[in-house]
Amino acid sequence: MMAADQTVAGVPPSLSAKVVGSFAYLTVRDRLPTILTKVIDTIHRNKNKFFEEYGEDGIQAEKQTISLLSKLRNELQTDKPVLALTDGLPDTESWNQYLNRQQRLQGDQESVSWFKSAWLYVECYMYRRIQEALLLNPPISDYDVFNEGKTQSFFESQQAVMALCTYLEGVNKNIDELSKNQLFEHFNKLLQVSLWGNKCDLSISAGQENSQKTSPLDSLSSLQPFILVDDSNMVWSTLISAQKPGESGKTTADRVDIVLDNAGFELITDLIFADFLVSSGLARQIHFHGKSFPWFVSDVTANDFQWTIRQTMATNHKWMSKSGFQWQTYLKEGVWCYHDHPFWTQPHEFCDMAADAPDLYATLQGADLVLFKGDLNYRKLTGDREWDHTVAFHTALRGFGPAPLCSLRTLKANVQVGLQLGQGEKLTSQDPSWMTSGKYAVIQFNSKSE
Ligand SMILES: O=P(O)(O)OC[C@@]1(O)O[C@H](CO)[C@@H](O)[C@@H]1O
Ligand SMILES: [Mn+2]
Repeated sequence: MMAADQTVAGVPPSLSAKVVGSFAYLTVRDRLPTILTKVIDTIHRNKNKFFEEYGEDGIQAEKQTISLLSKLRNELQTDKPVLALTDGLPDTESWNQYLNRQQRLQGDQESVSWFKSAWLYVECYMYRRIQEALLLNPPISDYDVFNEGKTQSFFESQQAVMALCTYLEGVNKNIDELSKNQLFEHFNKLLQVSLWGNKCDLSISAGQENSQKTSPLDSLSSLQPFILVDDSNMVWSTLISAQKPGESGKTTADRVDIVLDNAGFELITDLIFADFLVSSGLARQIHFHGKSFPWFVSDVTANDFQWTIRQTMATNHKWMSKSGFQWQTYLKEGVWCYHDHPFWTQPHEFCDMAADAPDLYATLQGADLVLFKGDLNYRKLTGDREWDHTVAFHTALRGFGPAPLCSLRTLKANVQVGLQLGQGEKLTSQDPSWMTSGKYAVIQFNSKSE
């Protein structure tokens, strides 16, 4: 299989910081160094904690890690060549092979560097280098440098979480009496709540808090016009047509996979949607896919997933606590499962998955529907390339299609396909930052690629 990074006829170039003034350029020049500086500050602020826990070793590790991260920041800011990884993790080889692919792609006349290579690659690479800096300095290797921002997003969104759990209780209380139309209405509402939960992402804000203050249910109708592609009906009919008689006599789809994005409020919206999919009988099982180490500031790790459910259980809000205990039961019973395959924290475009992570591709083929949350997943679905806006989503997927899939994404990067003729131009004239402000969103579906 041709690796996606080979220039293939008809496939546009990758977004890159080499385009001066582009969003990729501004991200690599401004936002990534800001994120790195916040990481260095966070580690420095926790110096005493490391000393209390690990004594002198903790101090030494703190100092070493900061010096590695400062070196990384200098490489980034002075456009030095991207370096091979040296931490000997299971995926180190795969990362270094990918670096070679990038070098072949660029030819020998110039090195693979931050402002010349694919934006997707160098941005993912930065987060893997942060992980390397920690891994090379036990005993602080398992310290999550983004933890404070993720927990803050959860705590600052409590009003919204309580409102959502109260709504879910109202739906679940008499779920068996609801008509199909009523179920469809709740499905749409909770799908859109999960969609807009994606606005709360800390890497776009370079770590500035952006939690959800009010109940998102109240703003759905005012947000509707900002959904540029709405394939909700296709999602619904995929679930309905996947219905099979289950042991309980109820007909349900077998399995929905949710490729998670951000922790904090967005994760709660995903858990609430997953709860509804099971309680309504639309799905029998939910498989969640998170990240195997801290990624893009706010992405979900196993620790975030477990912590969020424990926090929800521990609250003194009746319906929130009830939800938390229900979610813990789903996990215990295997109705919900959590995975974190290394592929999700590698730089690959998803059209590479079948070749580079056949085990994960096979796992996803077992789903009746795969939901991809967020902007980075959309960038990887479409290869983060300079597609015209009217190119079909199916075309941009370039053969990736383990199962029927749907992207639930707020736009935070300048790649968007599947629009109507003239729709992109109209948006640019009305609102020039429409592709990167997070104000607009898509619910974009693709049936299984044959
Ligand atoms: O995947 P998410 O959390 O919705 O967004 C990821 C993101 O914040 O990071 C990159 C910018 O640095 C963009 O892909 C996008 O803006
Ligand atoms: Mn994210």
